[in-house]
Amino acid sequence: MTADPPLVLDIDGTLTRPEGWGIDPRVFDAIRQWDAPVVIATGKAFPYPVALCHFVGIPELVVAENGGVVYTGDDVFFTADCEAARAVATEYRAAGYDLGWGEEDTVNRWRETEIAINLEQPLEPLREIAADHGLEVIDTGYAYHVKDTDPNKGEGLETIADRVGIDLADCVAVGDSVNDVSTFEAVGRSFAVGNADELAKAAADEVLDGVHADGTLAVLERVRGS
Ligand SMILES: O=C(O)COP(=O)(O)O
Ligand SMILES: [Mg+2]
Repeated sequence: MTADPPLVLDIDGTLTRPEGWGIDPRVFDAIRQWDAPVVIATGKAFPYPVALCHFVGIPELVVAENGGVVYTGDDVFFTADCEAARAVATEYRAAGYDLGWGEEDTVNRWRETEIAINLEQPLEPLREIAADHGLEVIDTGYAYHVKDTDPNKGEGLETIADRVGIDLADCVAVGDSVNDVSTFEAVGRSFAVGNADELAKAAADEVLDGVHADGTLAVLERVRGS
């Protein structure tokens, strides 16, 4: 009898349907029935992964905003300051560009430590303005994120592991993009789904054949305890 390993799961590109958006419904039962902690580590704003845990029915262990917000189930940690990112957004708009999410912008509305910009918006001026403020821009394949260079998902995961008593060497992580590289470096076993970007593929222990949730569900089946 071996136990299920603790999991660290990215959302977009990893739990998504084969067409690339929306969570694959098979993921809900797979996560709910997992017999070990499951950490959701995402670039999305804090409420999104909390809601995912809530609706799946699992404890809320969350790294949000690429590590800017960390929730251990008991305490919330903010590891980045949103001021500089907000200043970048203001300058980008003043230069005639738009964040690209419409007037009410539910992508950034509850975001507390960084700013996300729609991939259809021009990248170069964004990079230039971000650099002026000492920030980086990362492309997750789902959005550009203007963020502090310091916090990342891997560090957020370390905070949770420390508080909850998870051994990172036992953890299995699955992800798809540059923002998962720090996660992959922190855990014992890392997997990039078949649709992952080159940086995630290079950092992972193994690149899966399956794309999106197909790849993730296949690897969960493989690593689960018996
Ligand atoms: O917010 C994004 O751009 C990507 O989100 P993810 O980290 O869950 O893939
Ligand atoms: Mg992703």
